Amino acid sequence: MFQYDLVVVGSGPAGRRAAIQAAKLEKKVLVIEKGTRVGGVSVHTGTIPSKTMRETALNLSGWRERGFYGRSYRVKQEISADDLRRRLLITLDHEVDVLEHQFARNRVQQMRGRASFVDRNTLEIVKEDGEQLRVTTASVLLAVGTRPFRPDYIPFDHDRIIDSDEILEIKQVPRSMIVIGAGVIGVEYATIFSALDTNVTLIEPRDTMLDFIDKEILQDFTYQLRDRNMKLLFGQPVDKIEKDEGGKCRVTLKTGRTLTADMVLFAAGRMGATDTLNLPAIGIEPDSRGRIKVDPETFQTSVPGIYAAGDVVGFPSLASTSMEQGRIAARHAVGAPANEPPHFFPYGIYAVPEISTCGLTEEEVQQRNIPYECGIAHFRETSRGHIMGLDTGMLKMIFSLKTRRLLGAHIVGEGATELIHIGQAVLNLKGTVEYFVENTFNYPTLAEAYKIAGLDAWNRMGEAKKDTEVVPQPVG
Ligand SMILES: Cc1cc2nc3c(=O)[nH]c(=O)nc-3n(C[C@H](O)[C@H](O)[C@H](O)COP(=O)(O)OP(=O)(O)OC[C@H]3O[C@@H](n4cnc5c(N)ncnc54)[C@H](O)[C@@H]3O)c2cc1C
Ligand SMILES: NC(=O)c1ccc[n+]([C@@H]2O[C@H](COP(=O)([O-])OP(=O)(O)OC[C@H]3O[C@@H](n4cnc5c(N)ncnc54)[C@H](O)[C@@H]3O)[C@@H](O)[C@H]2O)c1
Repeated sequence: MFQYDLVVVGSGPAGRRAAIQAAKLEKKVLVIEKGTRVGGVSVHTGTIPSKTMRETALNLSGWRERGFYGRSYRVKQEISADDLRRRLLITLDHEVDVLEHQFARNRVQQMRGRASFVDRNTLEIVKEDGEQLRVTTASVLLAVGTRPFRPDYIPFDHDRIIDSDEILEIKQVPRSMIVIGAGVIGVEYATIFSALDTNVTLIEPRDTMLDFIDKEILQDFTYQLRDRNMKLLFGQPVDKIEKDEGGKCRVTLKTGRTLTADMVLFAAGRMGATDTLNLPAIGIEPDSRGRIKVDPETFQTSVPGIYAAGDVVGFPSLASTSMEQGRIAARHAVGAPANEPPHFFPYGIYAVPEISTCGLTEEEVQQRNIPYECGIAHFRETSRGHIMGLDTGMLKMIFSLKTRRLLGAHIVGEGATELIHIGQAVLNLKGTVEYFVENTFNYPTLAEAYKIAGLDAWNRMGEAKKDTEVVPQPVG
């Protein structure tokens, strides 16, 4: 007889959703967390802090009002690192409080310490004071997440040459910054600091960035970044990083070019936090980035009863998808199988401006040889856009010419990460261009862009033929 039905290692989005799901099914659940507070990367160093910092930067800089009042408009003239942190601490306290309460009312037990395997059903926990104890369990969910990739050739100093965890503790908002790695993290922070008037250079070894984004949306985004003087250097691997006598950071590229800045943010991906789990004891071997392979339907590893979910299993590495993975894994672990999640999930990049996407890009539609039509709307065509003073922002939808179904929705601009859910719903419910043409949208809203883009496509697609028309169903 084991002490627990399920032990969850890690209290990030995957771990907490899994623990609560198993507890709701009346299973005995323990969550082991090595951090000082529950919540994982998502709450303490990743999603919530970066989005809170973004919100603070946009509010204090007056960014959203500049369309009306000009580029020199500021709400607060001197924005300090403390200004950025103040809102963060309050937000984090609320998040942790909600989580603790959820665990308590669902009778999820918690233990603070670092867990590792003794065998398939036994975990050893080392507490902060060195005390060790063991627990036994029928199943284990590894929801240990990731940490920043920190190669030896980068001279991190916790002050001016930093990773994406350390950026939350900077002492001053730098006047100039070099961001290395144009992945989602690099792009988000580069554009947030640019909105704070930091002179930002973004360096990427590959010739492109954010390859999963529709090219037309990415071009619009890139244009906006260059228009506000951000420097984007693609195809430029870094050779070395040093600090000069004055404390400035000097980055030498493989091309020989040298750049200097007050601060360097190294954001070149993340590593699965699997090195201290003693995985060899149960016969699991992670890949070179510390990730664990699982069955994509159940999230069970190659070892029966051992599950992994969230960032530690790799793509898409989102808080949103991690939660669903955790829930599915927990249900399977306790013998209550779950339905497969819907095919299309949204991806939100909280850069300034935001990008959000769901479904196929135009490039993917072309690769699949699907005959298609696109509809485009610019936010400046909507009355809400006029009221908000928006001169940028666009929505693009792609429809199949054969079935008239929506294949993809892509947005760059204010509110993109909220607006995308209309497109997501239509996609997953297999809706057609007629949905946008025939339905009434609140006015004045940015959501009206869906109507405009729908009509734009429909005008070129023409009327639906009889056999492709969707027959309306009675309600109820
Ligand atoms: C800067 C940044 C911004 C992001 N922004 C977004 C966003 O806007 N939207 C979005 O959807 N996603 C975002 N993400 C991704 C999101 O944070 C992750 O997808 C999510 O946190 C993954 O959840 P998880 O449950 O896998 O684990 P994590 O949140 O990584 O948590 C893992 C937990 O496990 C604990 N742990 C690890 N090893 C052990 C051990 N041996 N014993 C005990 N405990 C252990 C850790 O202390 C940690 O608390 C962002 C990430 C970063 C870094
Ligand atoms: N809004 C969101 O949903 C959000 C926000 C932030 C992070 N995340 C998640 O966090 C994960 C990690 O993000 P990330 O941006 O760190 O990783 P990433 O893997 O997405 O991007 C890393 C970038 O760094 C580059 N790179 C790799 N090695 C390099 C090197 N040695 N030197 C210089 N550049 C190098 C890569 O070419 C790539 O462009 C992502 O998978 C993402 O899903 C999501």
